[in-house]
Amino acid sequence: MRILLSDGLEKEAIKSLEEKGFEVVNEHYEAEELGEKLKDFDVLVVRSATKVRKPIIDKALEGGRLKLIIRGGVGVDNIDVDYAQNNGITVKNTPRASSISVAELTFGHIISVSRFIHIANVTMREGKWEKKKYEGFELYGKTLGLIGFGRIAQEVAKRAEAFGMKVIYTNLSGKVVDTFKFERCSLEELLRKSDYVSLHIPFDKAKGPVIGKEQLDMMKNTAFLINCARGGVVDEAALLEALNSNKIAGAAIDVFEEEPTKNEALINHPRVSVTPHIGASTIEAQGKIGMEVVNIIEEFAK
Ligand SMILES: NC(=O)c1ccc[n+]([C@@H]2O[C@H](COP(=O)([O-])OP(=O)(O)OC[C@H]3O[C@@H](n4cnc5c(N)ncnc54)[C@H](O)[C@@H]3O)[C@@H](O)[C@H]2O)c1
Ligand SMILES: O=C(O)CC[C@@H](O)C(=O)O
Repeated sequence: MRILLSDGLEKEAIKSLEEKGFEVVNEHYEAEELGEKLKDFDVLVVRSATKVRKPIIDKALEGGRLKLIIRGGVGVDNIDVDYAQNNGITVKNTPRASSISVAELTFGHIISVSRFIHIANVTMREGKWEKKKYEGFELYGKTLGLIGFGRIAQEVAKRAEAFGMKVIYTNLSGKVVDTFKFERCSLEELLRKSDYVSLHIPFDKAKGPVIGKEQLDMMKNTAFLINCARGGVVDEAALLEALNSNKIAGAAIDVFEEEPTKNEALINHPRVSVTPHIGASTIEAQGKIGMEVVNIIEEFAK
């Protein structure tokens, strides 16, 4: 079997695939070239950078070899999943491997915006000592509202408990664990009550943003919005407007509508903590993703 790693893979996983006799090509191709190249591959492995849209799948189908696409990660919004599957290509992901890493980054951002860590890092390097300006907030006793209560949000909730926060959540499906500990509520109630609102849901292109002007207006003006889920789930223009008009206190963002983002106003905003989509970028998460990818391919090859 020939495997194309379009966005790389952890090196032990590549070694393991090669030792098992698979032919591995570790090369990123731009969209115009990718479909053509895929005519000669049985498996495609991607992270979030490669977009596997219908025209690429159509080209790949002409070769008649591509049978499996693996998303090394959780969100499959960069793949036209239904189209691939309707054309005989299996699509898999590695849903559990990065939950802890994303939860820890979420907490990093929550602490960063509460204590000005992100901006103090910038201003100190500019030679400033703005001690008086950076009077922040304790997390203890504050309410954290989680939008979506799946794998990542539940890890965030455990950490919030240790900080003495009250956790409330809203979730579309009923399948959640430990519900007795935390209060489930409507989105509106969550937005009105929370000091921190953190999103942990997939992006549904058909539904568009879950947080727009109307929802930001419902938030306390002392509240922070954290997005380590997907760019599209928050309307960036509405968020910028809410920040500029002091409708909310601040925001933290790991994921953007367009990546790499060109939204200079948002990323340079002094009350915004930003990272370049690194939720799953830890040694541990990438190691687990790599091993899961190897297992999926081995299983598929049987
Ligand atoms: N920043 C990163 O690098 C990174 C890494 C991994 C995952 N993610 C994102 O995090 C998302 C969540 O991951 P997970 O593993 O926790 O997923 P999950 O499937 O375990 O949980 C998502 C939950 O959200 C619920 N949900 C969906 N839409 C909703 C809505 N509009 N309102 C309320 N609840 C809703 C679902 O019912 C589900 O229970 C992924 O889809 C992905 O987009 C980001
Ligand atoms: O692969 C990445 O770079 C990000 C992964 C993350 O967004 C996911 O959905 O798993």
